Amino acid sequence: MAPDSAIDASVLDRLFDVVTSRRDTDPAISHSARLLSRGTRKIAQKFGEEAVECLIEAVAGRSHEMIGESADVLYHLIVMWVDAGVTPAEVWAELARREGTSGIEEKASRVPVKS
Ligand SMILES: N=c1c2ncn([C@@H]3O[C@H](COP(=O)(O)OP(=O)(O)OP(=O)(O)O)[C@@H](O)[C@H]3O)c2ncn1[C@@H]1O[C@H](COP(=O)(O)O)[C@@H](O)[C@H]1O
Repeated sequence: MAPDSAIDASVLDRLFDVVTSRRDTDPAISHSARLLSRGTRKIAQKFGEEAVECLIEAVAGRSHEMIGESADVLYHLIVMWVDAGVTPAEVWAELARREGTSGIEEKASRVPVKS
């Protein structure tokens, strides 16, 4: 377990590095290696299952249970990033780009798609 000072969003960067390092690890000794060896569809399926488990807790109003489920969602999202070649820095940059723009404004500025 990391010391308190290291418990913040940077844990996601560290987790990404660990999962990336598991690409060449024996699937018998690493859950990440096992998932990565099973391919994109399985990885996406696991992410979807974890997301559904998380939303079930949200809808039921079980906020404490949502903590563990949220950690599962983030872990499986990171495995999906590693599989897809997406880096946390790219996602952080996209979030930073959106900072200060209201979602309502952004939606209103979209060019309507012709049907
Ligand atoms: N954060 C996690 C994490 N969250 C959940 N899990 C594992 O995800 C698995 C989910 O179990 P499920 O039964 O839902 O999934 P499954 O075994 O794939 O089963 P099927 O769907 O195939 O039937 C469990 O084995 C959990 O332990 C995680 N495994 C690893 N990590 C992190 O990843 C690091 C590297 O782990 P390894 O790759 O295992 O070395 C660890 O140090 C942790 O920091």
